[in-house]
Amino acid sequence: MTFTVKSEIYTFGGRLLKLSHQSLITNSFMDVNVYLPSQYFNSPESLVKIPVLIYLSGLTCTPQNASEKAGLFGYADKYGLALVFPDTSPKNLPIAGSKDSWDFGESAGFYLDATKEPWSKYFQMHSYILKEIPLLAKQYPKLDFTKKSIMGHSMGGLGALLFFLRNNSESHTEFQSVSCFAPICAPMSVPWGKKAFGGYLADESEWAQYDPTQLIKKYQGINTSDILIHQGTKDGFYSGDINQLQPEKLVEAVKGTRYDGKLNMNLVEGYDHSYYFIASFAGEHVLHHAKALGLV
Ligand SMILES: N[C@@H](CCC(=O)N[C@@H](CS)C(=O)NCC(=O)O)C(=O)O
Repeated sequence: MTFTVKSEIYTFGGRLLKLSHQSLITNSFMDVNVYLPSQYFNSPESLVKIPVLIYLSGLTCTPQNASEKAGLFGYADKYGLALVFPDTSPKNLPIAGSKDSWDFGESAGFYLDATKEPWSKYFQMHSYILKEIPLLAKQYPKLDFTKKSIMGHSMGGLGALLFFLRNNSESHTEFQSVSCFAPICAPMSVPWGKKAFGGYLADESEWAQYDPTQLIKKYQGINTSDILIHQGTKDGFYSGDINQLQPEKLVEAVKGTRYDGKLNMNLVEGYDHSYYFIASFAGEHVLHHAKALGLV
């Protein structure tokens, strides 16, 4: 698989590569941004392996939102990790109405593998992130996908929890650490999640495998590193008319599980849902992952 370089931008000592490629899993062209820290370029060829931190974005996003506004690059360069920003769904699809809604369809892939037509042909974001994103290492051989962590915002925070809880349970070694900004913690109980799961999944029995409050109760992974979450109290999707995020449900679900006492849930007074909030805690989150990846 070839990742075509659309642009290469020098920033914070490293370089941001804006890439696109033909995905065999989502049957479409996908954009993905990759930040390679200065260590990628400065260290001798044979000696360096750069761990990877995947950042999953929220509803309406492309790889550009976090690249432009999350404020992660300086920290990635400080600790020597690469950042990967996948897109939030396949785009420009031959599906009628796929762009009509901001919380369903294009830019709202929910990091699941759809089983309902017409979405199932393209909306395979779970498999895409797990199987195709690591192929970046074929083109950028210093990237070490055996040492990887995951973080995300809102729908992407849900995604980060899913990858960590589901895949560590299955294989024990997939992701070293996880962190989230304002994640959708209990999708089965909120309008965003019900709309997405009902639209993409053929059978309601499939929903629980994509709900962190369900997954954490049966987590089997050997890795029980702390889950770091920040949630702003003035986030309109949390404190507005509808609580789409439900961090309390995750706090409740963790009780009595192997994650009891290891959910580092921080409610931060006054912060909203925006990238001003994310950038404020970006350093804390990258440090969390740098420690788990053995860089600090
Ligand atoms: N409905 C609004 C809000 C959606 C929203 O807040 N999306 C969050 C993720 S859930 C986001 O990251 N938006 C892009 C940005 O702030 O750059 C919109 O149309 O943009």
